[in-house]
Amino acid sequence: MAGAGAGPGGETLLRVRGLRMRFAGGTAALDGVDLSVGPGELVIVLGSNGSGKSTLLRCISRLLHPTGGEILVAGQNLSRLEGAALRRARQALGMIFQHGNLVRRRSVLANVVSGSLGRHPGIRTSLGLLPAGEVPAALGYLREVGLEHLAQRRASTLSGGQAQRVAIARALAQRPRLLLADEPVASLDPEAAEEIMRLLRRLAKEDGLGVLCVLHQPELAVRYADRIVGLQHGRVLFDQPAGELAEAPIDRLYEAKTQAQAA
Ligand SMILES: Nc1ncnc2c1ncn2[C@@H]1O[C@H](COP(=O)(O)OP(=O)(O)OP(=O)(O)O)[C@@H](O)[C@H]1O
Repeated sequence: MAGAGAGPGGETLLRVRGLRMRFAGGTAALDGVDLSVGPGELVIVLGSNGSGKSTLLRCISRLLHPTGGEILVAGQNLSRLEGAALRRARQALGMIFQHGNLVRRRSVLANVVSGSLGRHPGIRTSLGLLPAGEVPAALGYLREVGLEHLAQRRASTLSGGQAQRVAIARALAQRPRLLLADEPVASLDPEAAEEIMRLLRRLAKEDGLGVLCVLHQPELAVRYADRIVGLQHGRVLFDQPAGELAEAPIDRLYEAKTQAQAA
């Protein structure tokens, strides 16, 4: 039987084992984290401020170098790679941040095409050149997020929800197998937040991507996740199917924080 994190064929896109991150000042932000994400799965990480959620995503994408443990992405051990081999392996990971991080003075289409640049290492981006052959595919990704009609708009004119959908299209242009989303709805109104969560879920269910998403909204997590991972003080407190998760374990994630704030 396929376990948590395994796709229908038993394939696991992301497997994290014993991940540790101790910062130079001595803070142990991650203290032996295990988790996995399979194709077609949306896994949401919850936890109070400082529990290690962003550090987890930054270690998985190797923006940070973890101090221990293993990160396997589509069978490749990212924790042991460096240089060009690491850059190639990271192509399988698409990143989505809290603020879309678009280049505001460029068009929506140019932003999306730029997501494909990792596959065109020879292109002189400093001259503003983009691979024209990627335009039809980029328009397809914009269609997928419902914004093809805004392709020629300047990115600076978009609403927060539109900018986040363009950022997702840009991540798709990289042709990833796994999306890592760090609080993708934090700065959006409730309706735009629902739209982004629906989109992430559709990309998992219809396109078979694995999605690992950090959220601060337990109610969204319960409604959209396949599994919810609760992180506390850099450790996994629970990892359960969303439909089987009672309120108590979620409340416990935020309890220590509430008590500390009240004291
Ligand atoms: N570059 C750094 N240097 C030292 N300590 C850090 C660094 N980045 C994060 N930390 C510490 O690691 C711990 C985890 O931080 P992290 O940002 O991963 O938490 P988080 O769960 O994402 O929090 P939030 O919900 O507020 O975004 C915190 O104690 C934080 O102060």
